[in-house]
Amino acid sequence: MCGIVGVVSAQPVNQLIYDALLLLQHRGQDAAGILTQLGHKFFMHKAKGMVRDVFRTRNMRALPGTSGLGQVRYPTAGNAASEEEAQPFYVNAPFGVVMAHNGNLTNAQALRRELVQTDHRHINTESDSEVLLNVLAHELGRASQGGALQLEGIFGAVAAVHRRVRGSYAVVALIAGHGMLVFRDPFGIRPLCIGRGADGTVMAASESVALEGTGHRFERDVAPGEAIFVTLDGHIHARQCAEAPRHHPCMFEFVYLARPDSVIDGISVYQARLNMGQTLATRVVSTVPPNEIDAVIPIPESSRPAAMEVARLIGRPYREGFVKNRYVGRTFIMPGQAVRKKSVRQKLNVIASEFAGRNVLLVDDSIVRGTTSREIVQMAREAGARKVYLASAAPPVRYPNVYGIDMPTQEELVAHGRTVEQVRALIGCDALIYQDVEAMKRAVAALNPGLQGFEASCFDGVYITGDVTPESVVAMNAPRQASAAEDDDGATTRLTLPNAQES
Ligand SMILES: O=P(O)(O)OC[C@H]1O[C@H](OP(=O)(O)OP(=O)(O)O)[C@H](O)[C@@H]1O
Ligand SMILES: NC(=O)CC[C@H](N)C(=O)O
Ligand SMILES: [Mg+2]
Repeated sequence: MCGIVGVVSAQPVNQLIYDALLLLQHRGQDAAGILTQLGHKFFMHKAKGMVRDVFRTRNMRALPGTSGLGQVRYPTAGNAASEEEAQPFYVNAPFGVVMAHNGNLTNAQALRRELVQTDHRHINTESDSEVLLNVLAHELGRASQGGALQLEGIFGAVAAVHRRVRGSYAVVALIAGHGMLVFRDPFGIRPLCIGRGADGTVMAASESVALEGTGHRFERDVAPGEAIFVTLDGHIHARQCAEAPRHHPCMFEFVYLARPDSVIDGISVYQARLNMGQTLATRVVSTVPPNEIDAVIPIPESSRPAAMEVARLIGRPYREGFVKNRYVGRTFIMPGQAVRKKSVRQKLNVIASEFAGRNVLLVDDSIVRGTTSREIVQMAREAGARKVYLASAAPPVRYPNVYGIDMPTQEELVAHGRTVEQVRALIGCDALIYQDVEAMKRAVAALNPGLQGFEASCFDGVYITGDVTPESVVAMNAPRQASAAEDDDGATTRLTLPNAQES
C-alpha cells in the first residue's frame, strides 16, 4: 500500500496536499512526493523519507498551482532504495501526464516488454507504477489519434488500461492542461474515495481520513473499474470503464493497513476491528479459560479495538502493558527485516507492574513474520509474567501478497508450512489463538453486504485476478528480493524451526 491524494481547486494546493499526505503517512514511510500544476506546467518535489523530512519551506514554495497530487510510498515493486522510484511519475508524450499509484501490478514484466518492443516507450526504473503510467499514456495517445484529447478518449484509455493491466491499482493522475483522472482496478482492491470542500475543491484520496482531516466532505468511494475525470474548473465526470467489475477490497486494509478512523467501501475500519475482536473472543474462551487470564493487553497500535472487544466479551480487565514511542514509525512497513526487528524494542516498552506475577493475554491485529510477537512475548516474560498467551485478530498469514502489501515470499511468513503449535513454539508463548478465516470474512462482510467478497489471498491463498501462480510469484519477486538482500546487508533474520505440514 501507499497513500495517494489528488486535488483540483481554485486556491493554491501545495499545503493542502502536504496536510493530506501527513494524514496518509501510516500507508507509506519510505518516500514522499508532491506535484503541482500551474497553467500547463508541472512542478515536482519527491525524495526518500517521511513527509516532514522531505518537504522544507523552500520545496513548498517551489510548488505553485491550483491542482496537484501527492504520494507516500511503501515499496512493493522495484527497488525500495531507489530515489527515482519515489512518486509521482511523469511522462511528456503524447501528453504531459503525471501519476501516483497505490497497488501492485502482477503482469508488470510482460507489460514492460510490450511497452518497449511494441509501443516504443522508454521505461527508466524498475517500478511497476512507471509501467502503469506508460500504459495509460500510450492508450491516451491511441484514443486521441494524434488530435485533441476528449472525455470519451480519456475513458476509452482507462478501459484499455483495464484490459491490459492485471493486479491492483488505485490511481490519481493529472493530464497537463486538462484535469485530474482518478481510477480504481476492476476488483477495487486498494481503496480510493472522493470528496469536496466548501470552496468547491475536489479531493481524491486513499482514505476518508485525508478528506475529513483537511476539511473536505467525503462524497463516495470510487467504484471498482470506475474512472472519474475532474476538469480544472471542478466539473466531475464519471464512467464505469471495466467490462465485469467485482468488488473485493483488500482484507488487510481492515486488519492493519488503514487508519481506524477511516471508512473504506462503506465499512468503518474501527468497527471492522471491533467485529474481529468479537469473533476472536469466542476462539479465546475455547482455548484458555477466562479465569486463567488476569489481564488482556493490546500490542500497540493497531490491535487496540480488537483487544478491547476481547476483554469486554471474556469479562477480564483490559490493561495497557506496552507504551509506544510515538516517534518510531510502523515497523511492519519498514524495508528490511533487520531494521524491523530492531525497531520493535525501540518502539515498545513494558509497564513492568502490569506483568509481574500475572497471566496475560496479549492481542495483536496480525502475526506476519512473527518479528513483533517474538520480541513482545520475551519482553512480557522478562517483566515477570507467569503465563503469556497470544491472540491474533487475523488468521495465520500463510501466502505471499502480490497486491501491494510487502510480504512477497512465503518463506518469510512465520505461519507458512507450520502448524499453529509450531508457530507457538517459535514465538515462545504459552498458548496461541488465531482468528478463523471464514469468521473474519463474515465479521467484516456484515458491515457491507453489497460487497462480492474480499481480496484475502495472504490468508486463504485465493488470488482473485486469476493470473497468479506460484511460478509467477517467484518471477515477480526476483528483482525485489535481490534489492531487499542488499538493504538488509546480510543481517536478515532467519527462523530456525524446520517447516512442517500446515495445520
Ligand atoms: O508479525 P510481524 O511481521 O511483526 O507483523 C505484524 C505486526 O506489525 C504491525 O505493527 P506495526 O508496528 O507495523 O504498526 P502498528 O503500530 O500500527 O501496530 C502489526 O500491527 C503487527 O503488530
Ligand atoms: N504499496 C504500493 O502501493 C506501492 C506502489 C508501487 N508498486 C511501488 O512499489 O512503488
Ligand atoms: Mg502492530
